[in-house]
Amino acid sequence: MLKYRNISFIGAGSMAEAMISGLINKAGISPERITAANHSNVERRSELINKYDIQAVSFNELSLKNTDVIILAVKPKQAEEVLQQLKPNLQDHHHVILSVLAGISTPFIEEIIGKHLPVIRVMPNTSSMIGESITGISAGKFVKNEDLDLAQELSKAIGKVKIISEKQMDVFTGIAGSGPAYFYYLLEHMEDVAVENGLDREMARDIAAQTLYGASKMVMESDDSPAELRKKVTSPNGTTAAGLDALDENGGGKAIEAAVENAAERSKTLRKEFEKVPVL
Ligand SMILES: NC(=O)C1=CN([C@@H]2O[C@H](COP(=O)(O)OP(=O)(O)OC[C@H]3O[C@@H](n4cnc5c(N)ncnc54)[C@H](O)[C@@H]3O)[C@@H](O)[C@H]2O)C=CC1
Ligand SMILES: O=C(O)[C@@H]1CCC=N1
Repeated sequence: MLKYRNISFIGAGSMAEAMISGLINKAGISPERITAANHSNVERRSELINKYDIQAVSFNELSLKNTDVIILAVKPKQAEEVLQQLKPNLQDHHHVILSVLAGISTPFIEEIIGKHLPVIRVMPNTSSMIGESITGISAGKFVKNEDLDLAQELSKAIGKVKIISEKQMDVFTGIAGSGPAYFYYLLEHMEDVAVENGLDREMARDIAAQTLYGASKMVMESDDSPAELRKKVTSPNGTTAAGLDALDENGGGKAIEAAVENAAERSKTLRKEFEKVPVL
């Protein structure tokens, strides 16, 4: 069970913090069981200690003896270096490795560490912070059912979870990993135009965010598809039809598709760029 495992994050940036916050504040994981290790930023470590009461150390100080679950949360370009450094201290039948790194594959990680350790890719998003992530998980070749159960339990602690194949990871990243940014971008624009048209910013933000939240909840709770729900908003010759016409004329639908495709493509490119060790 997750609550009896010691978890070490390698990398202490935005994604590690979002997961730490969700694990402690939403899933009730004891902060004593969580350690975050970063490269050299001492202020960042103090910030995490003060905010969450976890242990935060430099990567060189991190002991893997008392760690059960290792969560890789550095940038994809740091994957190889960090894995090479971890390698001597990794133990079969002890450590489980979860990687949140966009693009980086489980065969690459398995190849570098050279041991039969369970490696699982998890792709959360920053809504983990409030327990509202949707996290994709895909298993490497040495993963047993109990390891997958653990990854699922951890992912459920920070939101919802979908088990996917590794091939689906790129598009999952394009939709869910990067997805919050598209919706923030949409909200930024709605807020700006609302302010230009006479609402104060705080009220505009609240209105736009609640509208997105309500629409999202409708999709999750009703039996209608998004297209059917859209039709129910759209009165003939009404305001919504006018708004949707403008979206179409300005390439709104195509722009959204292009955003997801470009992000998924970038995930593939990251793999090509940073997987220098040849994968068999
Ligand atoms: N930010 C997001 O929304 C999401 C990010 N991810 C993935 O999470 C990973 C981290 O992303 P962010 O947190 O946004 O980046 P970030 O730049 O905020 O954090 C990276 C962390 O890695 C640490 N680091 C760098 N080199 C290190 C080393 N040699 N040893 C130990 N720590 C080292 C840095 O000190 C920093 O704490 C990336 O691989 C990204 O693809 C995945 C899903 C969503
Ligand atoms: O922008 C990125 O590369 C990371 C992965 C998914 C969200 N943030």
